Amino acid sequence: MALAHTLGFPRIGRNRELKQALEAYWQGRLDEAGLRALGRSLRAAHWQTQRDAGIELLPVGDFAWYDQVLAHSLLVGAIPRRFRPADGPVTLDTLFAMARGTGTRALEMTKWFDTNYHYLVPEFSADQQFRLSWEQLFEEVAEARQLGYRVKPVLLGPLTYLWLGKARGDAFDRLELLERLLPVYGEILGRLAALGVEWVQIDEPILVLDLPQAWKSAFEQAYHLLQQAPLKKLLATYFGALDDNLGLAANLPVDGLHIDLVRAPQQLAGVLDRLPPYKVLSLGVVNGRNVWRCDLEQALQPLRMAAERFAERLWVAPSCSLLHSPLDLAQEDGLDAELKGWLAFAVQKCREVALLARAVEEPGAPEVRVALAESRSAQETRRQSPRIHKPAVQARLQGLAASDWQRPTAFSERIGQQHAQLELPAFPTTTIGSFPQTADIRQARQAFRRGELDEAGYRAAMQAQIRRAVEVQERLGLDVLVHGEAERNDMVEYFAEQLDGYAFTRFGWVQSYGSRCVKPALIVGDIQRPRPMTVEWIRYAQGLTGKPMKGMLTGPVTMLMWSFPREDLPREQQALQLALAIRDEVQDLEAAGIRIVQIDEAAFREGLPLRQAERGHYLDWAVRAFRLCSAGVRDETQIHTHMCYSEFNDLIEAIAALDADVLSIEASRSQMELLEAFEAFAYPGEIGPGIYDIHSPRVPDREEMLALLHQAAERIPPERLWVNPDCGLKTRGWAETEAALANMVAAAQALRASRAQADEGGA
Ligand SMILES: Nc1nc2c(c(=O)[nH]1)N[C@@H](CNc1ccc(C(=O)N[C@@H](CCC(=O)N[C@@H](CCC(=O)N[C@@H](CCC(=O)O)C(=O)O)C(=O)O)C(=O)O)cc1)CN2
Ligand code: MET
Ligand SMILES: [Zn+2]
Repeated sequence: MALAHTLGFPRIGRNRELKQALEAYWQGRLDEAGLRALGRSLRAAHWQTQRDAGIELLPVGDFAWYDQVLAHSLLVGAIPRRFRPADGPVTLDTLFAMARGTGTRALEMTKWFDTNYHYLVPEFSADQQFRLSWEQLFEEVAEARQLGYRVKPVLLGPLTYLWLGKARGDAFDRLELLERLLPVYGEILGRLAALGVEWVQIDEPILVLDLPQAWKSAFEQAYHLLQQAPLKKLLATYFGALDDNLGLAANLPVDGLHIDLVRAPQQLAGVLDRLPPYKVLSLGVVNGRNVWRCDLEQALQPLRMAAERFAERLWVAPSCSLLHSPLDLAQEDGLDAELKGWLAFAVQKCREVALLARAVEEPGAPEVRVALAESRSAQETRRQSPRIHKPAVQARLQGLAASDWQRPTAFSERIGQQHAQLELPAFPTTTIGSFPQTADIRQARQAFRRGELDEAGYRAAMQAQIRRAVEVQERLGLDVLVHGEAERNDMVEYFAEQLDGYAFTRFGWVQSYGSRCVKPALIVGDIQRPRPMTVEWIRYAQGLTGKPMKGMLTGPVTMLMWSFPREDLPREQQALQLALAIRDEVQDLEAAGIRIVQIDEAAFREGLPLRQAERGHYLDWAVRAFRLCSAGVRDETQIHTHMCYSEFNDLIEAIAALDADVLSIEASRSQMELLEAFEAFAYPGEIGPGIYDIHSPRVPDREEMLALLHQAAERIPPERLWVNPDCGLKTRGWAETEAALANMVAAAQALRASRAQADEGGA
């Protein structure tokens, strides 16, 4: 009997109850007991939902208060000293301090592989010790068993955990910590076994990466040591193919292997060849990363092939944790029947998994035959639908010329023209685009959506927000202004709503980090821009000030990466269609007198394939898509772009190839380390390394930001250095925003003064 299981389930709840509760707790509106009770009820509901959908072995350990990697750091006691000054007890507030930096600098946060989920980067010191320090996993296992569920704890594997972490202080190789870490894993596995656990899932997604030899060897040592633990281990890999790590993964002394056949269907033959037949083989055949209904016939093929060899040791699963998928399609009341028939969210995916497991056993069962017929007809209607294929869009892409990708003049020449017309001071100050999305902004939008506020009323309310943002920026003395993005629910969804070819859900939320969620739009068909999207707002904002107002757009790669993409057209084609729409917007902004246009590519790195061999192709089309947006402007029009993450080493060349005039990046949590790459490569453009961590409510003071600026000025020629925060300010409150920006402007002024003095001194 093929067994139906999942690797993890969304934890936010149907109506984002976890988000509401967390924010209430942080604001002191909910106490710890209330928060914990909410967590218990969410877990119970999610186990029951999965079991009702036919899942036989349920995940536990997939719930996290903020992030599962952070929970793991607590579990193994990797808690930097600044969060535990007196070596006191580890509490929920320790966890939130590490996540949010209340009182001290938070842990770094970065993207989980190539997803829009963010984890907190484990921080290791050279004298790092590990000790079991957090009971959550064991409590939740007990809780599930008490409720009568058959569960499989999910544990981040030791190698992936170390890989995701960062060595702090004296440079040392974090792999050296493995020896100290493994005894804690032994202890964890022992405790789980004592709780009556039969199977544990150990996630080692780094097995789909290009790994250094030392790490490969470490896998063998580690799992050899963990072999003694008295329970069965399923080694889980996802987000790609094992490729050169296949032999290693297949032969580790564990009891089963999960592979992702959605991202890497081609790996099945090799795995069938090399996985010892006494092991369990779990096949991830239902896409955990997208919302399209599974093509059941196609998914059945590998299952049938594997069933011959693995028989009752074959398991069926989604490709990865369903964390990345919205919860339940049944909640959607605004989708037309045809589109709804093409979709599946987490609950539906569980049913697909259960059905597939059943279909392997009994292909002729009536419910199997019905499901297969439904699946076939959904695939068929989608292939033929006129809402998908638009000949005019395809023709425009065919007709592009080389000049459409290339600005007419080189950066070194056009930058002078830009300086002459913008007349900015040295170290110009700016922000990344958004200002606080306050409750009254959200309420006005909600009232507008419900018809309680008319369009004129909504516009007036948003214009009032823009006036406020402009006023604040002028008062604080910023040099390049933004309108604040009040009218945008989300930087991707807002544009998607104005483009043909997209569809939207009402409840399709997915966790992005902590309490923050996104509701990715669905790319259903070819993309077209029926009319200008931002021009009226930006024109209004520019009319309020004599300083340059940045036009603010989201770039094609980011639009693609933060939407649910089509599966019937290569990513590249979808990005280029989006680029054409954005290009028209850029030109409309320029025609409206806007002198600076920022095209955010926050997800540029996220799109980068995990394997080196596939990166060249991606970077080629991603760069082309950006250039298609931006290359049509005059020399004097300054193109900015923004990327909010801090790993640039492997794509600095591509970033230079974007040929943007100014680039703002996240840098504050990593202490400007990332600028080494820009220096080493002699990056030509202007750069604004973020000096203020906007993910934390803490207000950095002038000295702290000035110190970061001095560090930056050692690596970036001063005439090319901008001063700005890490990212947009939409998640912050006004009070902290104003205080921090005042300090930021003061830091820029101090830097200008000290440079002027140095220049005089030198003369
Ligand atoms: N798509 C995307 N990915 C991204 C980012 C991003 O900005 N967008 N930024 C980076 C960090 N990730 C982030 C992800 C989300 C948020 C964020 O602020 N999300 C908001 C939701 C934004 C939104 O869509 N807001 C809607 C309101 C949705 C809502 O809550 N409505 C309420 C009603 C309104 C109310 O009373 O508040 C409801 O439906 O119940 C709007 O403004 O219109 C949140 O979780 O709170 C921030 C950063 C990386 N990835
Ligand atoms: C996640 S990148 C955000 C860029 C956007 N312009 C903002 O300021 O919010
Ligand atoms: Zn950003």
